[in-house]
Amino acid sequence: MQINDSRYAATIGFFDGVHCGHRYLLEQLRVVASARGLKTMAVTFREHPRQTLHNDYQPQLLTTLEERIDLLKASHVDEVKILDFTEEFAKMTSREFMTDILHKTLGVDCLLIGYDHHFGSDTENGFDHYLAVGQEVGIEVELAKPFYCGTDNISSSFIRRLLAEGDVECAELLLHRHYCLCGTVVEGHKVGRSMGFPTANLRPNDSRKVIPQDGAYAVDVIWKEKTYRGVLNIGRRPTLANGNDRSIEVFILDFNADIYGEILQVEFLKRLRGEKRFDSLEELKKQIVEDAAVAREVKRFIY
Ligand SMILES: Cc1cc2nc3c(=O)[nH]c(=O)nc-3n(C[C@H](O)[C@H](O)[C@H](O)COP(=O)(O)O)c2cc1C
Ligand SMILES: Nc1ncnc2c1ncn2[C@@H]1O[C@H](COP(=O)(O)OP(=O)(O)O)[C@@H](O)[C@H]1O
Repeated sequence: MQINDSRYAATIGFFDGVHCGHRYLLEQLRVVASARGLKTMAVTFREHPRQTLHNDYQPQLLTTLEERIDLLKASHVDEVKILDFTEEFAKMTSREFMTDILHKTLGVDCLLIGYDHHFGSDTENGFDHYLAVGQEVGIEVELAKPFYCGTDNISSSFIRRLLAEGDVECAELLLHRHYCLCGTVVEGHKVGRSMGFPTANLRPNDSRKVIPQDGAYAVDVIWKEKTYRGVLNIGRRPTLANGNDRSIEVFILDFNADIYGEILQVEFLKRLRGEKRFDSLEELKKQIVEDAAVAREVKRFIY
């Protein structure tokens, strides 16, 4: 049974990050749809398909499901359809998927396929097969153009690698927004306050999100809809030698409140330096003062 009376031009993908390449695909979808008088639909999955296909695959993600949905909706897609990529679902052939799910259930009359996208259990088939099946079932199939940046085509895994190298500025360019982490403020080792730099220790709300490379970063901190500048450290605090756990801690500038248990969003603006072992606490404190002074001056781009 069809979900509603509308007919759609759709595109399929996991869309992790909803980066420039995805946005370019969605722009092409709008063009294809309006030429045919159709609405637009992004078909995506709750879990990463590779996680269902390979049980031991733990994806590191650029976006949580909620972030992904919000970003897709903000990209002017009329309908975002979330499918559960179950083991049963994974057994479906591309023909079954196109006929039963896309055409009959979701009302898809036109399918725009990403330049390298494959779907269905018949992984040996590609665009020509989808085109032939489309002609049989009444779906017009179109091939999308890729989005290039220099010679690299932009992908979620490329952006994950940039973050793993700490290059939050390049990731920002390709995401067209600042990379962000949302987390709850938890108790730390209570050393920060005594150093004159209380740091809110963040536990990410979704443990699958990519954590940028260890080091100090200039960030914006959003708490209760207000934005504060901050300096954030990711690492194992070698100077204090108080455990080998990897912490994410932020000293919020011009701020003084008890925020244990609160939810903060941090947006990464600039990597300042790598984490170091200092010979004394005094040297670490001096460095954090310098980090804070640099962070204060970092200009933020408004998207
Ligand atoms: C901007 C910033 C940079 C930091 N850089 C380092 C560093 O290079 N090396 C290090 O050992 N600790 C570094 N720290 C971590 C401090 O050691 C940390 O804030 C301290 O352990 C307090 O932790 P607590 O909140 O758990 O008490 C940094 C902290 C901040 C806020
Ligand atoms: N400017 C600030 N930046 C970050 N946290 C602050 C700030 N001012 C007060 N706080 C509070 O201080 C706590 C951090 O103090 P700290 O001594 O580093 O303890 P902990 O080790 O538990 O993080 C934060 O969780 C927050 O509640």
